[in-house]
Amino acid sequence: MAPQWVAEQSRIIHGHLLDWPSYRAARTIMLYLAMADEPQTDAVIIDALKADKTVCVPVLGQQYGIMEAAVISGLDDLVTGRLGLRMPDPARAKNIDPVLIDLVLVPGVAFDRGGNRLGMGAGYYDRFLTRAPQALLVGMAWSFQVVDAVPAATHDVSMHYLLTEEGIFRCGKGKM
Ligand SMILES: Nc1nc2c(c(=O)[nH]1)N(C=O)[C@@H](CNc1ccc(C(=O)N[C@@H](CCC(=O)O)C(=O)O)cc1)CN2
Ligand SMILES: Nc1ncnc2c1ncn2[C@@H]1O[C@H](COP(=O)(O)OP(=O)(O)OP(=O)(O)O)[C@@H](O)[C@H]1O
Repeated sequence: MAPQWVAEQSRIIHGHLLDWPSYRAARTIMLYLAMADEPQTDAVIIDALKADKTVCVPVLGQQYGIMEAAVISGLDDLVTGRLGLRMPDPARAKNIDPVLIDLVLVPGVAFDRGGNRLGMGAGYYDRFLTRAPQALLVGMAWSFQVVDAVPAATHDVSMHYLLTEEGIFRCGKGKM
């Protein structure tokens, strides 16, 4: 993916988010620390902190497939971890109870219009999101990652909304 395309389209996605009342109302949000080809989130993090939201990001646990959410106060709190993924500096990270999170921006390989998500295959988000039953779940991806159907199993947690450069789309069985 051309870095310039990624940067431009990520700005468009950020704009959709800022226009969205559900996002503006969310006080505690969780988002991912993007890899190069994913919609970027650094500007969202900086803006959300300025807007006095509590911002948390994934911390992969020792145990494969288990993750926690840690509150960060800025991009300076991050260090590079496994797979080149950034993560909060363990010395500064403070985990938060997932039940306190209002809205989660969820990365994925593909999503379908019903909200089913195909991830990277470790089950991190499925396990984590069952602990955040109150949160508004927003799959965040490029529009070409949204397809008619992805395979879903009973453990898969589905999204309420999809957010792409084309806008915000409400999935079938979504929350308001
Ligand atoms: N930016 C971003 N962060 C994210 C995700 C994501 O999709 N995007 N995740 C979405 O779930 C979680 C991380 N998901 C992962 C899923 C699989 C493996 C994994 O299979 N690792 C193997 C192989 C590594 C390799 O290819 O070298 C391993 O650790 O042995 C690691 C992380 C949480 N953070
Ligand atoms: N809540 C859960 N409890 C127990 N096992 C689970 C749970 N969620 C997922 N798993 C297991 O984790 C494995 C990976 O799940 P899946 O393929 O759905 O991951 P994914 O959503 O693609 O991954 P990721 O969230 O890391 O991107 C599967 O073997 C699945 O059975």
